Amino acid sequence: MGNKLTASETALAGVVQIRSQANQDSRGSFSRWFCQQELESFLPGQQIVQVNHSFSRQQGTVRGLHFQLPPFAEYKLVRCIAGRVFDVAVDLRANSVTFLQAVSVELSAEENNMLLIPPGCAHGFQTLTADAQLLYLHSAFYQPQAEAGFRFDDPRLKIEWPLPITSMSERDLQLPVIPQQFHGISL
Ligand SMILES: Cc1cn([C@H]2C[C@H](O)[C@@H](COP(=O)(O)OP(=O)(O)O[C@H]3O[C@@H](C)C(=O)[C@@H](O)[C@H]3O)O2)c(=O)[nH]c1=O
Repeated sequence: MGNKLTASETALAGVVQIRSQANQDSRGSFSRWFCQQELESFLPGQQIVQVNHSFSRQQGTVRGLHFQLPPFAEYKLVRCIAGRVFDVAVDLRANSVTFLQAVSVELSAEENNMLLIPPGCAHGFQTLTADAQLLYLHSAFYQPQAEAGFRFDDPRLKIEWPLPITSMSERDLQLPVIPQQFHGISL
């Protein structure tokens, strides 16, 4: 099979950066994007059941912070297939030692890297270039009734978005801040 994917842990348990080793030759390159066997330890017993794509026109666009609630909480494997993004995962897991901490990773088509975001973590990103595209692999189906989110600028999260915000959805602008009495998502 040959291992083609290398994983590095982040400060949040289960939030893992995955890099893909491309085979280069005179024609260009070939690279593995997903392998159930290689990633089994990070996605235990999971199947990828949906693939989504987003295109963001403007540099500085922010989407997030989004997650699905149990029983539809999901693993998300996020990859930037055009341009560059500042990608963020936020730990919302009850009893996690890193509860309400955020990590960020720059994802780009050039770097060929991905971020794995496990159940109980929220995801968001800001585009660092115009015309950025993201590809998502999901372990659960989209369930509008289980969709949830928090404000990208929640004061407790202290996320330092690198650019001025140029574009956001109405829905994201109306997301709540994390309530003081929020004790986290129990999975
Ligand atoms: C997420 C999603 C949305 N939709 C619909 C709902 C809506 O009418 C339209 C656009 O959806 P949104 O505005 O939620 O798109 P967007 O704000 O880009 O949502 C995405 O944000 C990032 C941060 C994530 O992590 C993704 O999982 C997803 O939540 O597409 C689906 O049909 N399937 C899906 O899986």
